[in-house]
This record gives sequence, structure tokens and C-alpha cells, in this order.
Amino acid sequence: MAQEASNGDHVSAKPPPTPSPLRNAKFFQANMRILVTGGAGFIGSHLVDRLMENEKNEVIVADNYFTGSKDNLKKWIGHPRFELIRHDVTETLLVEVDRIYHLACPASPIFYKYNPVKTIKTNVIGTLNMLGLAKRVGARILLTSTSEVYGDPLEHPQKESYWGNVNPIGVRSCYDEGKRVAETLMFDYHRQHGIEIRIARIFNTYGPRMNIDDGRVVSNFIAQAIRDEPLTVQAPGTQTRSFCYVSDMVDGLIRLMEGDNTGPINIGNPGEFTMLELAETVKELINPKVEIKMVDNTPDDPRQRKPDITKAKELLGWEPKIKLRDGLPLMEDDFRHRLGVPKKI
Ligand SMILES: NC(=O)c1ccc[n+]([C@@H]2O[C@H](COP(=O)([O-])OP(=O)(O)OC[C@H]3O[C@@H](n4cnc5c(N)ncnc54)[C@H](O)[C@@H]3O)[C@@H](O)[C@H]2O)c1
Ligand SMILES: O=C(O)[C@H]1O[C@H](OP(=O)(O)OP(=O)(O)OC[C@H]2O[C@@H](n3ccc(=O)[nH]c3=O)[C@H](O)[C@@H]2O)[C@H](O)[C@@H](O)[C@@H]1O
Repeated sequence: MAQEASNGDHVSAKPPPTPSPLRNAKFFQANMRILVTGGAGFIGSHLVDRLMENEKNEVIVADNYFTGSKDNLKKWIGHPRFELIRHDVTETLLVEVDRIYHLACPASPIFYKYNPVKTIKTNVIGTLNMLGLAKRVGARILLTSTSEVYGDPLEHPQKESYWGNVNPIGVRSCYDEGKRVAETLMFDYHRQHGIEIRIARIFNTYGPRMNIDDGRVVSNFIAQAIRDEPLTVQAPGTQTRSFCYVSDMVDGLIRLMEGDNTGPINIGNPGEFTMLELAETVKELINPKVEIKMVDNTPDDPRQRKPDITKAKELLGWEPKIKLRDGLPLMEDDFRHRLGVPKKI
């Protein structure tokens, strides 16, 4: 049985449900069949790459392509161990799997605020559906929650035991309250039905394959620097974030899934930067001539964010390896390739 949550005093009453009888069928294969919801997105597609490297894994991706793209998975389409399904997680899904990585949800504030009711449905009904699936087939399920569950945090850095400071009626609430309900559902299914759960609280992650115009700060600054456009720092510019390179994130998610702890566990890089510092770093590394321009911010923007990753270190033996200054150039190469703008020598 997985170990208890860091801050929950719950008791998991039931053992996990028995896996599907199909597991005992004569055509059973020893492979691990893994569902990745949101697998056509940024983190999901990198996770799929890593899972597909293991020849014992079969991977099924379910995605509605709202913010993801088949392009991110093109090297796997047609592979015998890979299946791609156009599917919206707010509808039920009937597949036989052993593991569910549940990532489906738009992550960029621009996209999750675009249709907030849909974002809530994705987080609540989508998670409910995936938990129902996990219950039916006895699968272990991992939810990609977020540092946004801490809201505009009054504790710094944020430990998993912090309950957060979240506006329940703000424009970001569809996402952060949605993820909070998703976490609650995960623990209720765990306590009530014995489902094996894992919860990752992900902090800002960046890397190749982010949508070029997705509005998140690292992708914005890199695209702007390549296009010779001013870097738009949203006021006051002293707000902080901690940026984790995507390969480190994928490693943390797999360790959490295959380890013994339910979480929630923070997965992120504790290196903390103001948005002005980030802009200066992008300018220095990518385009020293580019301007930095201060623009208006959006409501409820958290002022600071930095993960305490003691638990990830102790329980998963995980810590990030790639520093921001090393990760940004890797992302620059991918953006230049997709924008068709080679580096000037
Ligand atoms: N990237 C980050 O910094 C970050 C930080 C915290 C948490 N997360 C979480 O990690 C997960 C992945 O984030 P990402 O950065 O890869 O985002 P992304 O937007 O690139 O990927 C999300 C994927 O989910 C799909 N999707 C959205 N709604 C869906 C629905 N109703 N049904 C099926 N598919 C749907 C999208 O099409 C997309 O492929 C999300 O759950 C996000 O909340 C990400
Ligand atoms: O780590 C997390 O938990 C969350 O991080 C991000 O949310 P946010 O930190 O608001 O991400 P950005 O939109 O990249 O903004 C980061 C900071 O950069 C600033 N910013 C953004 C864009 C820009 O062009 N300029 C700029 O200064 C914003 O004001 C904000 O302070 C993600 O996109 C969420 O999905 C995720 O859950």
C-alpha cells in the first residue's frame, strides 16, 4: 500500500481493487499498458517519449487537441505499442490499462481562462471519469496537480503541508480550485475505494514543444527574443517563479508513479527568479539587442513561487539536474527550428 499523504491524517481503509479479469486471459501480455491523458500536450508528449523507450510499455494517449497536437507524437503514430485516441476526458473512456497518467487540462493561463467552465469540467468531471476507470480496471492513477493549489502563497517556499491562499471566485479559480477538487476526488477514491493514487504538484515547467504563442512566460520571452520583439514583463516584474526543465519533470513523474508514496509531492526546480531576472537572462543568452518592456499584469497573479522539494528528494530520490541557463538554449533551438529563424553567427 502506498504511504500516506504528507499532510492528510486519513486512513486508507481498503486494499486496491483487483485488476481487470482480462489480465488473466490467455492472450495476456506481460507489458504494462499505460494511458496518458493530455499526452499530445507539452509535458505529456515528453512523458510518452520516455515511456515508449521501455519496450515493455504499451502507451495509449487520449487527447482532445485543445492545446496539444498530433505533431508532438508524430514519431509514435503507427508504432505497434502506441495508440492515439481523440477523446475528451469529460466523457467516459473504456480501456484496459495498468497505469493512468492524468494530465489532460489546459495549463497556460490564457487557455484555461478562455473557457473557464470547460476548464472546471475537465478538472472535475475529467478526473472523476479517470478515477472511475482506475476503479473499474484496478489501475494506479497519477494526477498532475499544480503549484497553483497554493494560490498567492503566504508561506515561502511552499511545502506540501501548506493549504494555500486561493481566491475561490477569481479568474484563475477554474484552474486552481479545479485542481484542488481533483486532488480531493483522488483522496476520496483512495479512502473510499482503495484506488492507488499519486499526486504531483508541478511547478512551472518549460522546454521544447511548448506552444509558441501559448502565453506562458518562458515561451513568450524566447519567441519574442527570436522575433526581435520586446520582452513583455508583466508588472511589477518582481514576482517570482521557479522553472523546471521538462526532462527533469518527466523523470520526477515516473519516479512518483512507480514509487510507494501517494503524495502530494512538489515536483519543480527550487531555483527562484523574478520575471525581470528571467527577461535579462533570455536577453543575454538569446538576443542582447532586444528591449524589455513593462506591461500590465492580469488579476490574481501569484507574487512568489518556489517549491520545497525535501519530500521529492527523500521519498523519490529526485532532484532537478538542468539549470535554467542550460535549459533555455535547448528550448531556443526548438523554437528557432519551428519559427524558421536560424541563429545569426
Ligand atoms: N507546464 C506547467 O508549467 C505545469 C505546471 C503545473 C501543472 N501542470 C499540469 O500538467 C499537465 C500538462 O501540462 P502541459 O504544460 O503539458 O499543458 P498542455 O496544455 O501543453 O497539455 C495539456 C493537454 O491536455 C489536452 N486536453 C485539455 N483538455 C482536455 C480534455 N477535456 N480532454 C482531453 N484532453 C484535453 C490538451 O489538448 C493538451 O494536449 C496539466 O494537467 C497541467 O495542469 C503543468
Ligand atoms: O506552476 C504552476 O503551477 C502553474 O504555472 C503556470 O502559471 P503561471 O506561473 O501564472 O505562468 P505564466 O503565465 O508563465 O506566468 C509566470 C509569470 O510571468 C509573468 N509574465 C507572463 C507572460 C509574459 O509575457 N510576461 C510576464 O511577465 C506573469 O505575470 C507571471 O507573473 C502554468 O501555466 C500553470 O498551468 C501552472 O499550473
